[in-house]
Amino acid sequence: MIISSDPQLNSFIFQQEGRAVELWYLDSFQKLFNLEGENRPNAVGHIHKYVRGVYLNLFGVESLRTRLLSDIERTVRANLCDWAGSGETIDAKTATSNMVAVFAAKHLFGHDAETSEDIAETIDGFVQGLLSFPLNIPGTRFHKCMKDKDKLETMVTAKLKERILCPEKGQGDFLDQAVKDLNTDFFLTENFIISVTMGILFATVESISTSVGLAFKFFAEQPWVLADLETEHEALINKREDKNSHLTWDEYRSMTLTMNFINEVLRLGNVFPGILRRALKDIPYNGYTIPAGWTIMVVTSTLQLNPEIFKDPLAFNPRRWKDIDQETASKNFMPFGGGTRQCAGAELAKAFFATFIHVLISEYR
Ligand code: HEM
Repeated sequence: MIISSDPQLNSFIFQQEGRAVELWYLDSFQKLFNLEGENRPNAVGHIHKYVRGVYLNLFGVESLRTRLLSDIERTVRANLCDWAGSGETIDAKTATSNMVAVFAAKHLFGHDAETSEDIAETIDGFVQGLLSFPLNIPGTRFHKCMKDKDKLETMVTAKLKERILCPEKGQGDFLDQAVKDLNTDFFLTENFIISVTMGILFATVESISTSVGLAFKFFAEQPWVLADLETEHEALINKREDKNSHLTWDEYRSMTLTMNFINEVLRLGNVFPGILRRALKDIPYNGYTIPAGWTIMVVTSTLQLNPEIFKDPLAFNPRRWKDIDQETASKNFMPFGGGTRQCAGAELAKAFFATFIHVLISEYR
């Protein structure tokens, strides 16, 4: 395996997607998400274009602005109220994971948490097991993951079949779009749709909960950070005519300190520890050759600890972001990857995180 923490090589690899390299993840992932064969959801070309278009349509800026932001706020508010009322210690990562799982299941396959079975734990079992040693015997985390995966797949399949029979039951979720497109191209099969659904579930739940969980650690270690955020959110609410009105898109876009805070969590968070590719042919680079078939691991998080760009790099300091210009950031801060595979959920992740901070800071101590 080639492990690269070199900015030029990283950018070069990102630009080679579908040409000299292809996306590749561990064998257990390939099997779990059906990432094999010519109609695999991670294929390049028009399959990728289709899938990416669907993600962005569902979770991109326009959707966030027009409908998701208010739903995120509702979800966060209800969950924080439950946490506060539970009278118990809350494990921030697990509790956030459950919150995000229910939100994602609703927008992917119309799962209604109020009237249907509680699936948060099943999703958590599936997601956690993906990051474990793939030993499939009873008693292991991976075995539980496989069982939870089967359970989720059965549930999504039932929803898909129901939606095929009654498309009018749609609620603007991913299945709606998928059913419209079903069989319009060779790869748009029921299995493909189920794999994509499971993939987004994983991407959404694990990443947001890791970041929010880490935020609590930094709050505890650096209380002045909380004070900075409080000033921003207090000012935001004071500007409102109706103090109880909901978070608007303009308010969200005005949260500079919160965005600096989120950047700093992502800078130190190492949420996506390594971006994996496989060399499709021998790749000459700077006098070296990356042999065909080898795995390449692009590690962007090391750049985020470069002391020349980020002074005192291990210190958690959101204030540093006010002095970092856009160009420096784009070259040295890549928590969402780069090139054509750059994270399709980045806007959703940031909006979810910022809304969470907003409700937490302005309503709880
Ligand atoms: C803190 C949060 C997140 C981080 C740090 C993160 C990071 C990343 C990274 C580094 C990649 C590139 C992977 C590669 O090139 O192989 C990626 C891709 C992707 N992410 Fe995220 N992600 C986050 C949240 C989300 C969320 C909430 C979603 C939900 C929709 C999501 C969906 C995706 C998808 C669909 C791709 C593949 C895009 C493509 O192949 O075109 N991510 N993410």
